[in-house]
Amino acid sequence: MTTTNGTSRTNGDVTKTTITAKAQVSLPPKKSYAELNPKSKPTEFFGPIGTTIVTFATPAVAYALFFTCNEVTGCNPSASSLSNLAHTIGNWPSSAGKLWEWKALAVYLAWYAWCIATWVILPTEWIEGLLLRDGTRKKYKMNGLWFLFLTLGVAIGVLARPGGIEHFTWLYDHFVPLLSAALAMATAQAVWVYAYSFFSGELLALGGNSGIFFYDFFLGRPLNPTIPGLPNWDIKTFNEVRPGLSLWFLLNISCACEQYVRLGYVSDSMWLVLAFEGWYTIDCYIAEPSILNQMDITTDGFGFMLAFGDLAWLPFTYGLQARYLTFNPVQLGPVFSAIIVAIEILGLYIFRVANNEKSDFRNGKNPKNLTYMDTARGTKLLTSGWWGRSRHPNYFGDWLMAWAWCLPTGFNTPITYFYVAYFAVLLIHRQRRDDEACRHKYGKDWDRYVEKVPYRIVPYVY
Ligand SMILES: NC(=O)C1=CN([C@@H]2O[C@H](COP(=O)(O)OP(=O)(O)OC[C@H]3O[C@@H](n4cnc5c(N)ncnc54)[C@H](OP(=O)(O)O)[C@@H]3O)[C@@H](O)[C@H]2O)C=CC1
Ligand SMILES: CC(C)=CCC[C@@H](C)[C@H]1CC=C2C3=C(CC[C@@]21C)[C@@]1(C)CC[C@H](O)C(C)(C)[C@@H]1CC3
Repeated sequence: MTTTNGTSRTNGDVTKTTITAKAQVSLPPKKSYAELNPKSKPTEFFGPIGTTIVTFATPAVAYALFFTCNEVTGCNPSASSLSNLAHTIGNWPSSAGKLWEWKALAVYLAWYAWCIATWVILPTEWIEGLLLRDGTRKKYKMNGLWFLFLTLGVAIGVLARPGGIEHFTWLYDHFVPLLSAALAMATAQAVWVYAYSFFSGELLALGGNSGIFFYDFFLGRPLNPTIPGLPNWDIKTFNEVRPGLSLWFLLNISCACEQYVRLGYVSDSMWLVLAFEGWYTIDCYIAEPSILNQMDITTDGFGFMLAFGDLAWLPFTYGLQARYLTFNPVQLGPVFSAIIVAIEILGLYIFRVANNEKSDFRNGKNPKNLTYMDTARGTKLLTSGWWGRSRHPNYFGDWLMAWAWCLPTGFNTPITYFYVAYFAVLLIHRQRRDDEACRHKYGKDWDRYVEKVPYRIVPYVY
């Protein structure tokens, strides 16, 4: 016999708990592979045509952000600069703009091997993920903070040596060939996990099993892909927070080193970008277990979208601001710096507190005694705190931080605000995807929740 917290409720919300007991529930009969992995309708991203377009467009945009904003052509593309872009790309004067270098691929593979080796070797705690639909729970290694400290320790060791700062500009000086190496790795992984998912018997993502290649390849067919011999190495969770996020940090440091070599100092704008974007990575590793409650891990498959997004898109487009400041140092001054810092702190506060409220709640903790509503699905939905103000307050905080990352670049070009614009599109789209997923998970209870929490992202606005 098990005892569990029962509930009493006022106006539909839970306001206090009483103790009741309920009989041990017998486990449901084991389902077949086909029952566990029903076919999905290709409705996301405007279907197979949309996913095919995004599959080719996102790498093109990542390259375009370099070739339209760099120290050779400047950062204000004109009709003339765009008209001879093909010639410029083919005759780039330095390694930074070379489309391919085997040396860069070797460095990238060594970096990825470092990420795997530290994942295997460093001390860790194993954290259980959410209950999967086959009744199992995966366990995940959470040693990201150890990894980051060790990696940054090695980086500081390099920087502290004579000539170390000059050496560290290598990442900046090989930007495009490293992007190409990351794209190659992402594509190879996406092909592998897609093909292996037909033989592994792994659980599939409910949204990536339409049977249409360009749809499933992009969205991701396997839910938790592994490789033979390393069954505990979950490629999706590893890629989400290791090689790309920390490479972004190192690329930003490399940009600051290049600026220092050129100017003899690092501008206040670069320091702010380095601190804000660097903290985003550190914060992620501090709260690493909370990613296990997020839709990428619980729901989305691992395909080209997440492979390219994690390994190439994030490190090579999110760092556009730092790369721009390398050849366009902006002096902000104390007043504008203070305004930007205030925006970052507000965004970080909302982002972190909202994510912690949900993560604590999903792990059975409710330290603020937030109200919530019961659902037929069994998982409860917070109806106060940040999750009572909008259905994705964490997105609002994250987008405020995006502004704090881009404002230090000043107002000479709109290109350095690409992240703010892209992120708004991604979060609006993601919130609608999540709403759809939650309506599927919760049915009419989600409609009840939406009535209580009508705003999608920005409280009292949107
Ligand atoms: N920098 C970047 O490029 C990106 C950053 N992010 C950030 O990642 C973070 C995670 O976002 P994301 O992965 O989209 O998912 P979320 O962390 O927002 O989680 C969404 C899930 O939370 C659960 N949930 C929703 N409402 C409630 C509620 N009221 N109470 C309890 N649980 C609720 C639902 O799952 P269930 O009920 O099944 O548990 C829902 O599917 C965000 O902070 C976002 O800003 C996201 C994308 C890109
Ligand atoms: C255009 C394109 C291919 C988009 C891919 C989107 C990905 C870049 C993002 C999807 C969800 C992400 C998350 C983070 C990074 C970007 C991606 C992978 C994240 C790991 C950043 C750090 C945060 O603390 C986070 C852990 C909350 C976050 C999780 C979602």
